[in-house]
Amino acid sequence: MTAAEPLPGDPAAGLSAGAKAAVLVEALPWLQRFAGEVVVVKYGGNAMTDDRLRRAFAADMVFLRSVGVRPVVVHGGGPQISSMLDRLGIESEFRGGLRVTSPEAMDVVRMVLVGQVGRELVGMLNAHGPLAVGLSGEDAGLLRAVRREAVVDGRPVDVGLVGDVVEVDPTAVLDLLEAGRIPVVATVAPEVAGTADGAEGVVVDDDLAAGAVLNVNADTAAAAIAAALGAAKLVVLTDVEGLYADWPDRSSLVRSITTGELEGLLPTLDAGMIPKMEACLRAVQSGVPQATVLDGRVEHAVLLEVFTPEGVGTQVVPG
Ligand SMILES: Nc1ncnc2c1ncn2[C@@H]1O[C@H](COP(=O)(O)OP(=O)(O)O)[C@@H](O)[C@H]1O
Ligand SMILES: CC(=O)N[C@@H](CCC(=O)OP(=O)(O)O)C(=O)O
Repeated sequence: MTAAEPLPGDPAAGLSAGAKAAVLVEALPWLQRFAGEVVVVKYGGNAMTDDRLRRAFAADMVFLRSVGVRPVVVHGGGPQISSMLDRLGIESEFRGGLRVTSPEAMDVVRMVLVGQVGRELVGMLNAHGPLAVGLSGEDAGLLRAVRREAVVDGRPVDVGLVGDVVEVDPTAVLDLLEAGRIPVVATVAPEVAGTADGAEGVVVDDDLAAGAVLNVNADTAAAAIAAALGAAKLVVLTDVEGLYADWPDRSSLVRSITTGELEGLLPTLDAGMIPKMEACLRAVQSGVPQATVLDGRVEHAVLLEVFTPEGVGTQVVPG
């Protein structure tokens, strides 16, 4: 008689049978809660630098889809864009968390997000079967954006070809979900002429379509897509445990915060966290029941967040 060998690469190899069963049983209410629901996962460029973590991320997305959740991946690629700009000798800087984007830099942003980062993610997901389909905000009218300014020290600053999503046509994404695919979205968007108009929001003038393609921060785009899809959850993966109320004081990690509290905290935040927390705020204010910022350096962080009662990271909820 021979003892059963653990499966090669079995991450639960050290657990007893009882502990394994307990983990599965604990997941049951969450499996039921999210079955059939759309979960938008924003995958930040800083969270995708390690090959093992990227593979774990791809496995998590396939896991979600296999248990009947409908994941939509919206990816960034800031560090990858910076590295390509460097190689090409094109300078870039960030203001208010947004990349100042010249027409020359925009060509590189589009090439890296759509042609490199998106392709690699699709490839990793498709190692599990023919599941992922990549698309950009330019495809089938998915995104439309108007130019936006960064705000630095309370003042508006021109950041060039940077956009803010004002319209999402989720038809293409819904078609893919319906067909059982995992949509992987790169966040460049065609520009439409429009103006921010106070309480009225943004007024889009269809007759004045401007023709440029804009660089949209991926956190911001993910929030708009989550809202348009009526997602049950927005998950934002980054390279830090979550939001720190008093960065970089590690004891100030926030586990849960209401939209009202977050509005108060936003003006005190540093660059990288501003678009991220604004995105969570916008998503929840637009009807997404919860948005969570997660540490993408933790293997299988998304599964832990979605399928365990504790959750991890910082959760933004209405209130
Ligand atoms: N209050 C804060 N809480 C957490 N992280 C913060 C805060 N303020 C600034 N940061 C920085 O923001 C970074 C995350 O933003 P960013 O680098 O744009 O990530 P990503 O590429 O995942 O979008 C963190 O690594 C951290 O250095
Ligand atoms: C306007 C703006 O800043 N766009 C971002 C788009 C990519 C992105 O958001 O990537 P991460 O999620 O990895 O930060 C940029 O050019 O870096």
